Amino acid sequence: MPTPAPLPEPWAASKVTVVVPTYDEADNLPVLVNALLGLDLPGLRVLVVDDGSPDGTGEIAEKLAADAGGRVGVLHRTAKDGLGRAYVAGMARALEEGAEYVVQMDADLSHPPRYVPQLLGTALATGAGVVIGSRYVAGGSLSEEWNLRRRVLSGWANAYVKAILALPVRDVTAGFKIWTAEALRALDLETIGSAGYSFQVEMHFRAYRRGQKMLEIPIHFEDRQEGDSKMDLAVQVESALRPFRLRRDERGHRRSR
Ligand SMILES: Nc1nc2c(ncn2[C@@H]2O[C@H](COP(=O)(O)OP(=O)(O)O[C@H]3O[C@H](CO)[C@@H](O)[C@H](O)[C@@H]3O)[C@@H](O)[C@H]2O)c(=O)[nH]1
Repeated sequence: MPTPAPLPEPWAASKVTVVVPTYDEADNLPVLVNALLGLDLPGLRVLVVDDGSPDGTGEIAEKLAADAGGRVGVLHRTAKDGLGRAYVAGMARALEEGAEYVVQMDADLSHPPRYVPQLLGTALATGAGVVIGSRYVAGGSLSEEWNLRRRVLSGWANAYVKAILALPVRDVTAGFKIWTAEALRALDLETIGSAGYSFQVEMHFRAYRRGQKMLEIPIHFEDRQEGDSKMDLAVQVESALRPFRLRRDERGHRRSR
């Protein structure tokens, strides 16, 4: 496992777009955006992908954009359509707008912004296509507020996916990572099938199968303080089935060659 690398000076201006999907994150979004803009990364932009949040997150994002002089953008979608689809739309927009690196992170502050320079520094130093902020490599940790049930469920979900897909990633459901633009373009985002949280697993699976260099660095995963998780039954069912679908599709693809 690589030690998180410091950011080499000329690279501080790398064009980095942080894509943040939001649904009802009115209390969290301003804190997150201000923390990201406060990092010593002048080339960093934030792109909020809001699915018509009833709590006014989209309007708050517009206000943040107006105050940020071009460093914050907002992509409005009409209805709640899933974390995976929000990321696909946001990543495609970031690439169109010339991002060299794309960070994905939750709006709820469970992914601490202080790790963004480490993710970028590691990507730059190693040439990895994706660097994952990992809870399950040495040095990584979970919020002390997570009870035993959540720890067991999270650990079980990771073990379940790896048993089906044999991925060499410790935190295979992780949602905090940085991609190079080149790596993302090679993944054919428009054909990603996951609507919800299984997006994370599908992206890891695709990156691995296409031979991309993948690294993990340790993070401390915080518990959300405001608002609620959007994990519902549909998300859980898709997450349980998606690994089998990925394996089946891969076998079908191999047979047809
Ligand atoms: N635009 C949009 N955003 C969404 C949607 N569903 C969720 N989000 C946003 O996606 C982020 C993560 O959603 P949470 O509901 O807070 O996720 P979680 O339960 O904490 O799970 C997260 O961590 C897991 C790892 O433990 C990840 O596996 C998972 O993908 C996610 O990142 C938040 O910013 C939330 O507002 C949606 O349908 N549309």
